[in-house]
Amino acid sequence: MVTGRVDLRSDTVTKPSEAMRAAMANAEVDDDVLCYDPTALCLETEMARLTGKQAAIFVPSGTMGNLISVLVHCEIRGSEVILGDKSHIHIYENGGISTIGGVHPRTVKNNEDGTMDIDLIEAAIRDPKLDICYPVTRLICLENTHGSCGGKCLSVEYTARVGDLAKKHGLKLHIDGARIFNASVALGVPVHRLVQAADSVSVCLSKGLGAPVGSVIVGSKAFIARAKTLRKTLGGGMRQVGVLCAAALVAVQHNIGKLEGDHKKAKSLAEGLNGIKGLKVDVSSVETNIIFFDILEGANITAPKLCKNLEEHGILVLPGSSSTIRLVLHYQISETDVPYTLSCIRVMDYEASFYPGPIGINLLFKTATQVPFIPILQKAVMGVPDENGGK
Ligand SMILES: Cc1ncc(COP(=O)(O)O)c(C=O)c1O
Ligand SMILES: C[C@@H](O)[C@H](N)C(=O)O
Repeated sequence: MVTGRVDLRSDTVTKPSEAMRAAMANAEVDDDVLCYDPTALCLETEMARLTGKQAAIFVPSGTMGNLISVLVHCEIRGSEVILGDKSHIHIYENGGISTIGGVHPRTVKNNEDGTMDIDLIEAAIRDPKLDICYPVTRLICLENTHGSCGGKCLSVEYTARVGDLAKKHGLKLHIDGARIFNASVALGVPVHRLVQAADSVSVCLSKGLGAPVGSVIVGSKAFIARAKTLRKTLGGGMRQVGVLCAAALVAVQHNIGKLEGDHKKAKSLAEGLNGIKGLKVDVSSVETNIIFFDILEGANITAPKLCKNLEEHGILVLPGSSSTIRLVLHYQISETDVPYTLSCIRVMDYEASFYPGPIGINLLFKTATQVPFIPILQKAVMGVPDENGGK
C-alpha cells in the first residue's frame, strides 16, 4: 500500500539517501578555490574517467554547466550557437547564453526523436565570407537524452555525424548530457562512447543519479581551465565543496545501476496509461524515464485539473500543456507507486460527470486491493484483466 507522496514531477526531486548524508557529514574538504578540495578532485577525476575526457569541474547546476560550456566555446563577441528549438538551453535556461554571454542562438527544429536533421544543421552554419552581416557560428549543441522530446536517446552514430560536421566547418560540439547516463543504460553503450565526438559535456548528478546538488563539465584540460575561470566569474567557485561532491560520489557509485529500473517502471506506467480511456501514450516512444501523455479531446478534464486531482492523492505531476502531462520516474518511485498512480488516474473516469474525490478513491483502492473477489471493482481501479483477459 502506498503511503505519503508519489513525486513524478521530475527526476530532480529525489532526497539524499542516508549513505549520501553520511558521506556529506564525513567528507574530507579544503578550499576548492585556493587549491583542490580532495573530495571534489576525486569526483572530477572519476567523471573524467567515465566520460573519457581529460578533465572535469564540479558546478552547482546543469544550467551553469551549459552556460559555462557555451560561453567558453563562444568567448569571441558576435558568436552564434546552433541548437534545437526544443533544447533545454534554449527554452529553460533564461536565455543565459545571450543575456550573460552575448551569444546568439540559431535554432534548428528538433525532430520527435531529439535529433536535428544534419542537413538543416549544416544549412544553419553561417557563410564566413559574408561575416560583415552575419554572426559567426562557433558551436553546435545536442541534448542526450532529450528532455522535451520525451527522454529520447541520441545514438553514437548520430552524435559522430554531428561531430564530423562540426569538424568539417571548424566548429565545436557541446552535449547537454543532463541525462547522459540514462541514454547510456537505455542504449547499452558506455558514456565515453556516447560523448566521444563532443568537445564538452555537462552531466547532471542531481537528476536520475539522485545527488542533492550539482553537475560536472568534462572536456580537454585547456577547456576545463578556461571553464574554471568562468565558473569563478559567475560566482560558481565554491569553498569546501567536498560536502556536495561526497554525495555526488555516492550517487555515481550506487545509482547508475538503478536507472534501468526507472526505465522499466516508466514503460509499465506508460502501458497502464495507454489502457485508460480518454488518455493517449505512445508506449513505443518511452525509451528512458520520461513519459508525456495526452488527454484526448472530449475527455471531461484538463491537464491542470488532473494534476490537481492527483495531488489530492499525494501524486505530484507537472502539466506539459493544457492537454499533456509529463511523468518522470526516478529511483525513489517504488514498485507499488506505479499501480497506485494508475489506479488513481483510472478511477477518474474521463466520461463520468462525477469524481469520487480523494476519500472515494482511497476507499475504492483499498477495497480493490484488499477484497480481490470483486472483479468489476478490481477492473475499474486496478485495470486488471477480467476473466476473458480484456481490460
Ligand atoms: C536536459 C536538461 N538540461 C539541463 C538542465 C538544468 O539542470 P539544473 O536544473 O541543475 O540547472 C535540466 C533540468 O534541470 C535538463 O532537463
Ligand atoms: C524542467 C527542467 O528545467 C528540469 N530539468 C526538469 O526536467 O524537470
